[in-house]
Amino acid sequence: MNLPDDFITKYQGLLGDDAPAFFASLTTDENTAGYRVNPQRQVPAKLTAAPGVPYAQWGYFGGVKGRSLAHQSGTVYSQEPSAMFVGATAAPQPGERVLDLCAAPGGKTTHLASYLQGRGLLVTNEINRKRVRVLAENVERFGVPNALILNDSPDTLSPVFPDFFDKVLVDAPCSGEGMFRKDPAAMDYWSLDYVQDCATRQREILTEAVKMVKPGGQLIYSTCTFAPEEDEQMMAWLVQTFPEFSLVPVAKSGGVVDARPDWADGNPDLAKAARLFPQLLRGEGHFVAKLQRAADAPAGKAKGHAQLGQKLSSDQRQLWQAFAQEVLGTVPAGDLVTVKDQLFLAPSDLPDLKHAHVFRPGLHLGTFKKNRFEPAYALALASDPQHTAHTLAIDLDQWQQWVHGDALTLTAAPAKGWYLLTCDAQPVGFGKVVGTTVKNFFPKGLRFTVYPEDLL
Ligand SMILES: C[S@@+](CC[C@H](N)C(=O)[O-])C[C@H]1O[C@@H](n2cnc3c(N)ncnc32)[C@H](O)[C@@H]1O
Repeated sequence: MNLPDDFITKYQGLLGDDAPAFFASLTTDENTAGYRVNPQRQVPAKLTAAPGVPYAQWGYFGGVKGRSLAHQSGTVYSQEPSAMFVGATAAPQPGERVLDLCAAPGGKTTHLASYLQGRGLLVTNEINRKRVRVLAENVERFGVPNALILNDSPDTLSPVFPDFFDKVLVDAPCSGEGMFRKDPAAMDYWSLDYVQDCATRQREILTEAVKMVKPGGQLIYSTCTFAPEEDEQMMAWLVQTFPEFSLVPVAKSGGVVDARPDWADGNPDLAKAARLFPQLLRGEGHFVAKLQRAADAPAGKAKGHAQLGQKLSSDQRQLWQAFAQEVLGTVPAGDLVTVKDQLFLAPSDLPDLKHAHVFRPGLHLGTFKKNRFEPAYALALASDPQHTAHTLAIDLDQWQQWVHGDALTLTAAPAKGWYLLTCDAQPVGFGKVVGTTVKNFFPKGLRFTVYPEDLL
């Protein structure tokens, strides 16, 4: 792999004696794959037997295949280990209001969701129309029950959520220098000018992000690039431009080091931010800073109340309640809304969202068909099999048929109706039992074939 000449000259100047080790780490083909386990699942022991990522709760080194049970059931999320440092730094408390402003494909969002444990609010936003679909798939697969998924630009959201969130994460679009090893194509569009373009965009995003942090709340800023223009210099600009914000120390361990004030304006507070260098730890590299907004900053108030859909008709309510009582064993609490024939469990206490583009108004519970209710895949993956009334355990051979879209044949006929299917104690979807047949409701767009090598 040939690093761009301008890149080499720049980092030779910045890193001096440390430059050769840095360049060498970028050009090895060392595998730094990682995954996080989902604390909402009964995680099989083999997944937690791998070496742990030192600074990331639920993080492990190693690869998990995309066509595996662990992946499909949302028991794991594959994530580059140094990226886990971002969620670990944000570490929201259950019950908090959290915004992930640049969220697709969802690595940090699912990590934030693990901290929230289903309590509080996770607004997860992605500006790109294609990428927001992937975000929604990953949020659903991970079984996140308390997310509102938006598809907006930061300047659309800031008037909707003024001074609203306890934590705002900006995992900024960046020049991606930390991706060079994993994705050498990232070098094709890299240039010194590109770094400046990214910095301009980051300032625009941050200008809106700061407006949504409540007094006393925190802003977490991260990039997967080494460029000081996008890292220390961006934070130096932020605290100068928005004096209500100050850098707070990021806890460092496992090879994570202080950021470099000398790469910006010399403000010693910049050392409170963190750098993850690939020559110092097992990971591709990241920059992470945490800023606190002054508790006594004047606050505005978000306007109005969200109307995320329509109220249920009494027939719809009855159908849903009958399903929930019989199959789930309980009727989940919360605000129910319908969008056309789709039923969602929506987060409460949201401001007026008529100027926002809501991609998912909450947890998708299912679809009203003529005189019946069909449960959603998202509800299955958000369900805890240990607290679900109707569960049906299938084996790994049957799971392969299931994700392929085939009906299953049972040896004995259980009572007719909907069941949460589980494989190795993980939820894998809802199936409808009629006689000895389980009708397949695995979403058509997600079906796949499992090959023998996927099971290794
Ligand atoms: C580094 S990626 C986010 C990765 C994600 N947080 C994760 O952990 O999976 C940055 C995201 O910012 C989005 N983005 C690009 N331009 C943006 C803008 N002007 N405002 C907000 N987001 C933007 C990109 O589409 C991209 O999905």
